[in-house]
Amino acid sequence: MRTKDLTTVDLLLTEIDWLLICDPGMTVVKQGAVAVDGGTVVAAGSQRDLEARYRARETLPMSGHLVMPGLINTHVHAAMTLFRGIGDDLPLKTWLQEVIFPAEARHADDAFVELGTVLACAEMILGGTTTFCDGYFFEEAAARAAARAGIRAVLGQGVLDFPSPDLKDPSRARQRVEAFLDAARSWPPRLRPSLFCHAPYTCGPETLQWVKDLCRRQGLLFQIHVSETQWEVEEIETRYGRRPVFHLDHLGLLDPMTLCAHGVWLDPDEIALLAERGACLSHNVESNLKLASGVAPVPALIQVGVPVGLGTDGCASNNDLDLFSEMALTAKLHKATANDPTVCPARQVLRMATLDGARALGLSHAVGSLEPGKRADLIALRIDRPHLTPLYDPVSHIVYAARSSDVNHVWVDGRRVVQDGRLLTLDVPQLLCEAESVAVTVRSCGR
Ligand SMILES: CSC[C@H]1O[C@@H](n2cnc3c(O)ncnc32)[C@H](O)[C@@H]1O
Ligand SMILES: [Zn+2]
Repeated sequence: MRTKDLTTVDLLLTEIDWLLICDPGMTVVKQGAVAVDGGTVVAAGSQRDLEARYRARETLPMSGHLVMPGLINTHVHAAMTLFRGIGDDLPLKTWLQEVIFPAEARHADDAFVELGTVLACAEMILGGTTTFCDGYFFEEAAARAAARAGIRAVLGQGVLDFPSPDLKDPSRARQRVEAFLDAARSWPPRLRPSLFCHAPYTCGPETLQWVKDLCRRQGLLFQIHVSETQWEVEEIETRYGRRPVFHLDHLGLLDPMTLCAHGVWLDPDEIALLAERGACLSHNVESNLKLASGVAPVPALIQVGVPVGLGTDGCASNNDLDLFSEMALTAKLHKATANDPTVCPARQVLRMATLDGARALGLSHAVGSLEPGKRADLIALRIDRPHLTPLYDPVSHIVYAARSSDVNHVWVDGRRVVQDGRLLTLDVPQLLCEAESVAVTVRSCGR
């Protein structure tokens, strides 16, 4: 084709050994290319085809790499990186009430949240996560952190009926939320506000309803921890006479913009109800195992069409933000639980970490696959390594063999944020020094 027939784009990634589009058909391309313009994917497909259609201001040969959409972490408390390892080997109720809530009351302030979230962003971006869905306090500070790091995020301001680190008087929750949503008006488009009611046992019916109403009016994602432990199910049944999902439904809370975190103790009727309402779920397998909360009925949820994404939860209950290990564990654990190796196949799990994760966050128009028109959030993994060679099936390798340390390059909105394994947006050594100095205070308080 003559030069004048070529369309000029900002960036052409070419000579890609394996390209995973992660579209609904989970298309895999050998010897692929991706064209990006204005931060958007213009085309992704075969190298021959794209080289015949596009010329680029910057062309990057990617031989030795697998390219795919950035991973999507559907449930994080990012700032808790600064609490990593302070409360291991405890059940959820003890962990939360005796260790985490007191530590948050002592240490979590605006500066703590910004620093902890920057640290989380560094870990996530370097490990191939380009979108995360957060829930914490001082979420304006989390937004500053995500803006500095160059990552995409849905940032959920926490709401509880008890005093919390950024709101000593819970009767002022509406004002707190309004101030947060006002601040969010000046955020860049890749950062979206959300509201996070902590759980049905820490938020009463009235709180749940006004927060969800506000989310509906403003088109925001409503987040909540649901049915994480057996204790929670018994507690909600005792208080309200219904299991947690029926309690939420009774209050009118369930729709496609409601994201339930955990869902470990769902019964078959609750699973059917979530599907009927179109509500979504974040599966946080490592956190559920570490806190011995149980195993969520993920195969049953997927079977009835509930969009299920993968989340790490916070660093005090995981203790990392690595979606590669979440994928591997999800694929393996449900096989063992079901006594059936065909359960949670690699393709389905990769979909959870990409396309279905985007759907769970209400972002399927923007991210989760490399379909034309979506934002150019891309990761490139080095595959010329002993643990990835030979490669018969790239999806198998991503789920069962690849590691977050294989991520070599990352783009968010078409902007390069990691090059040759080096984070371009943050000063990592400086960040580590700052984290160490906060840890001195945390240690001096006995935690
Ligand atoms: C408003 S959400 C932030 C709030 O939630 C706490 N948290 C972290 N992990 C969990 C979990 O697995 N279950 C319940 N609550 C959790 C976090 O420490 C913050 O206080
Ligand atoms: Zn959580």
